[in-house]
Amino acid sequence: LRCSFEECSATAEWLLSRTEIRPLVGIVCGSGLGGLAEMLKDQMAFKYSDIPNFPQSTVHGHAGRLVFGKLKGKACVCMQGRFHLYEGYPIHKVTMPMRIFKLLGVETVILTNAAGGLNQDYKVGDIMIIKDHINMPGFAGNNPLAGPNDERFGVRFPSMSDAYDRELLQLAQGVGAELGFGDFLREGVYCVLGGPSFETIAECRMMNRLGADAVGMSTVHEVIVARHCGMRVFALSLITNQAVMDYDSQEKANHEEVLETGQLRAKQLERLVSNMVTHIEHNNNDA
Ligand SMILES: O=P(O)(O)O[C@H]1O[C@H](CO)[C@@H](O)[C@H]1O
Ligand SMILES: Nc1nc2[nH]cnc2c(=O)[nH]1
Repeated sequence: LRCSFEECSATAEWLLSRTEIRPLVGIVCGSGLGGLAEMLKDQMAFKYSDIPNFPQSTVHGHAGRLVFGKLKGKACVCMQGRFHLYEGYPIHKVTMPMRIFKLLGVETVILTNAAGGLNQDYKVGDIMIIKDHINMPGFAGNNPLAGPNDERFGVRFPSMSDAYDRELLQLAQGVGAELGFGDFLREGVYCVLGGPSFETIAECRMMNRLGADAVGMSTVHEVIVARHCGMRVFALSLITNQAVMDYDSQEKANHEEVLETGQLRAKQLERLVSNMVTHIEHNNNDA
């Protein structure tokens, strides 16, 4: 029941029997960043509502389509819309698509999200390469791997000190520098909260002191499940707003601003990801 191997396999087989594309790269589009999926050539798209066992997108800015296609010649699958804890899904359902990715043959996962900037040096529009995370819901026992472990996916106690692939991080820095993105490309720690309420001033100050550079409501759960089943992970946050850290500030976080900033930087984010994809090496290079 808990997104079992059999259930995920049935979904993966359903998809594989309907497309000839055999993706090695899986991409997850964050809030307002679904334009990445539009870049795929020779597209074959499935609405989430048509895919067996798949959850539905309920958030504005998340289209709810799984798109297969070629990005600069490389076979990819792209989630145009992801699932969040605050939508009311059980945590293992939020991360189920990572297991589907694995069973489709994906080796590398690239995740994007919209996040609030906690680091005082960050500006709205900065792109932060995620080098590490703080899993706040995890501290309270809310981990997508809780429950019986199926060894066909991975081990009971996966390490997370190597969650974010160092080589991919270097690659992103190189590609970013080549594109002239140096001024707004950062590297930092992403902290996940459950949402959907945005954080208080005291919460932002606390997270900042604990070493977080950006805050959001996604990605970390997907990263944990992707690493558990042995995929390489790379993740990016677009800093869509500055977290409010000051009692004198009149600013208030809101989803409209998040989507607007997404539009502002979408093209550059897409170029960064697509140029990276052309450079990624895979074990299975036939596809
Ligand atoms: O993380 P993504 O899906 O980009 O979305 C982020 O933006 C939404 C809030 O505006 C939240 O869902 C937060 O997690
Ligand atoms: N939790 C949280 N998620 C976000 N997503 C985009 N901006 C924010 C933010 O400020 N806080």
